Order: sequence, then C-alpha cells, then structure tokens
Amino acid sequence: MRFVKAKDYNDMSRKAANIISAQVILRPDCVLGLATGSSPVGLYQCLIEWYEKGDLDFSGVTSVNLDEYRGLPHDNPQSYYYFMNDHLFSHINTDPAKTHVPDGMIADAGEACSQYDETIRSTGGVDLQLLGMGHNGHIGFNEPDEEFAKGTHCVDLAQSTIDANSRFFASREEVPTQAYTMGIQTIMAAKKILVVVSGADKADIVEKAFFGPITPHVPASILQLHADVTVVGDEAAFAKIADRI
Ligand SMILES: N[C@@H]1[C@@H](O)[C@H](O)[C@@H](COP(=O)(O)O)O[C@@H]1O
Repeated sequence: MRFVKAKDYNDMSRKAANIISAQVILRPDCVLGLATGSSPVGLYQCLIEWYEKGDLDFSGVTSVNLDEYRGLPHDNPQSYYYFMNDHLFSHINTDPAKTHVPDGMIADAGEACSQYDETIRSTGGVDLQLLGMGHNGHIGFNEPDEEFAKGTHCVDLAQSTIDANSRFFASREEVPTQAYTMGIQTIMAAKKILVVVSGADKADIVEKAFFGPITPHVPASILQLHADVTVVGDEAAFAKIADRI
C-alpha cells in the first residue's frame, strides 16, 4: 500500500483528484469506480474546476458507483443517484449512458444485484476504484460480517452506519435500513484502488484497516491484499500511523 500524506481535507481532495485526473488523461476511455459520502465531495469539486478550465474531458469515461440505498427513488436528494448528479455528473461532460449507479427502486434484491453485476461486467472491468471508508471499516456498504461478500448484494445497514448517515436525513427514522452494494470481490478486481480518509474520527479505523489483521470484521482490511492501493489521508486521519508510513 502506498500512503500519501495530506495536510487537511482540501489538500487530500486535490491530491486524490490529481490521481483521478492522471487516469482520465492517460486513458480517456477508462472505467472509474466512484463513491459517495463526504470524503470524496472535495475531490469531485476539483475535478469540476479542472473540467471547467478545459483540462479534463469525461466524454469517454464510464463509471460504476459502489452502492445505493434500497427503496430511494432517483429524485430523492438522499439517494446516491441524486448525490452523484448533484456533486459531479451534472457539472461535467459525462455521457449519461455510461454512468451507472445501482437501482435502489428494483424491489427484487436478487434481480437488482444480478443486473448491476452484469452492468459492471459489461464495462470490461474497473481501472480505478475510488473508496471512502466508514467508521467501522465498511467500504461501499460492505458492513463488518463473518465473511467477505463477492458480488453485488443487499445489506442490512449496521446501526452505527445508520446513525452516522442520519446527519444527511431529516430524522434517523428516514434513513433506509438496507442498501445494494458492490461486493468485495468486485472492488478487489479493480486494477487500482484509491482510498480517501479525512478527520480525527477516522484515525482508529485507519490503523485497524491498514495495519491490523485482515478480517471481514473490518472489511477495508482486505485492501492490504491488493497490489495497487493508494491511500490519501490528512494528518488527523493518519495520526495513529504517522510513524509507520
Ligand atoms: N456508503 C458510503 C460509503 O461509501 C462511504 O465511504 C462511507 C463513509 O462516509 P464519509 O466519507 O462521509 O465518512 O459512508 C457511506 O456509508
């Protein structure tokens, strides 16, 4: 694993955006795996700025998002479909036919998941997968479990995840309790992985995930087995590992 130290959230965002930009410049028809949450918002802003300056062209890029809440329609501002349009897609020249987010409105979980796996397969594979990380080490919505899930599946969200994500909803009761998420095997199949972590509240899980045992109880720990992972983090998030990187 490669660790890139950033000063703060803005610095982390710029550094991570530079890595994504390099991918898009070197391979204009690349497949990006994209993420939601507050960690990537700043880097999406950088990509928009650089696109507006004329430095980036996303017309050939295909994207697959990690996850979506089950039961939230596209026009619900808390859906990840809405998030991606709001924070990135509507500001750049991506081809809507090439941007994919799991469909939370397909009620049949088996159908929703196999459809999304087929979508991912049809892209030919992810070149660069962007990831944030939950406080319990979840990636996408792969929650701590007894085993690592392979493909796209329906998850019951951990109470701590519902609590953490309730900050985006009017009340805790409105947070969906289930989500569809890309599986660990699919995430690990990406050629390159880019993780962004920021803030003191991530310091404990950063240490556990990247220096602790590899276990499905800390889903992000599996990333230690991937050959090309870059973790960009700010000083606060790297506080407990600073002397080891
Ligand atoms: N499903 C998303 C994850 O993909 C994200 O990484 C995580 C951390 O979010 P944040 O970046 O806001 O800390 O939250 C959500 O649960």
